[in-house]
Amino acid sequence: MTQMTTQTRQQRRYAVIGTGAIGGFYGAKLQQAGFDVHFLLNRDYQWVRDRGLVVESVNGDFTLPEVNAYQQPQKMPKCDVVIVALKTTANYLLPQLLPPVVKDNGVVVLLQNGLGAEEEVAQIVGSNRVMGGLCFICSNKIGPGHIRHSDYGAIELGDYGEGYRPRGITDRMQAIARDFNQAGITILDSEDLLASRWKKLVWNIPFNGLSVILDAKTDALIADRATRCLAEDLMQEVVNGAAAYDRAIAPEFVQEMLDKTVKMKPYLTSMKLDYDRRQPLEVEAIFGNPLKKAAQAGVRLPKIETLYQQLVFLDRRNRR
Ligand SMILES: NC(=O)C1=CN([C@@H]2O[C@H](COP(=O)(O)OP(=O)(O)OC[C@H]3O[C@@H](n4cnc5c(N)ncnc54)[C@H](OP(=O)(O)O)[C@@H]3O)[C@@H](O)[C@H]2O)C=CC1
Ligand SMILES: CC(C)(CO)C(=O)C(=O)O
Repeated sequence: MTQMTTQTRQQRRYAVIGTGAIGGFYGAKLQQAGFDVHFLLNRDYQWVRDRGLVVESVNGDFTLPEVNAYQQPQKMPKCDVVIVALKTTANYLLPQLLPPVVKDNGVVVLLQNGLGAEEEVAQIVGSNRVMGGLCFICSNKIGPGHIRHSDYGAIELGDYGEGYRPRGITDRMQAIARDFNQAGITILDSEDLLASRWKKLVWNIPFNGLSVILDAKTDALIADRATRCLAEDLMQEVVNGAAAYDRAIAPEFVQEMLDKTVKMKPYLTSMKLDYDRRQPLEVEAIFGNPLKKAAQAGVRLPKIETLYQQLVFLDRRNRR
């Protein structure tokens, strides 16, 4: 593993709320590139404070022997950009975690899967201080302060407008994109965050859900004719949900996601990893909220509903 020295630039100051697979990886990349980054930790606090972060990455391993580690948000400096990389199941903590850390003119960037979290955060910090990012990455925290990045890495970044009205490409999005680019992370612009969130669900709903219910990796799910067909039906329902909000997802996109899964290294989805570790599943963000949104627009998504009901059962039983 190579050790990188860091040099702090006088630029935007970053906070990372939730230093796991996603927060640990992107936060470490930003610090490695010289940005001033402050990490909020939970169980790994003492370890990371004493030993820093280790990143094993397909693009090159590195360690950060010293990071700004905190256990309480009140001890953190106010930051320009606050990256939320908790599991959505911990978002109920955000009313306590965010206010001490976000500058008055700062912005919260939610790097999480699912739908609806921006609306919740807008209630806390105001709708003009929220952005969302969809992470196209395979990353995992394999030990305290130890992240393994095994594939992909881009983020699709979109600005949030009240009620998910499309914001187009804003200056602050571009500024953050420049920082991430400098850190070697590809940023894809989203002009319409709601459309991007529905599109990401085209993959997450079938594969996160089925991997848990059927106890299978992506390669097995895509190789079998029955499960591939089920995945395609579920994808089509996501397309119908998006259409209820006038977000058209092209039929070729479904095919593209199926082809991508064929080519992917066999992958244990993050929901399956959580299930195996008996951690709470992101059932509401990834399934419950899209179902609610679709229902509000008068659309039922019956196969997704079936998946949701089974996941709720498994999640409850798993944690008993
Ligand atoms: N991993 C991946 O490849 C991908 C993940 N995503 C999405 O990204 C989001 C983050 O997932 P991921 O990084 O995998 O999850 P992780 O579980 O790896 O990271 C979440 C981190 O939040 C920390 N945390 C929990 N509670 C607190 C608290 N009160 N204060 C401070 N930190 C806390 C956890 O620490 P502790 O364990 O000590 O409690 C953990 O390190 C999810 O929405 C996921 O669906 C999207 C695409 C790919
Ligand atoms: C599709 C994948 C696995 C990687 O891009 C992902 O984004 C996820 O796990 O949510």
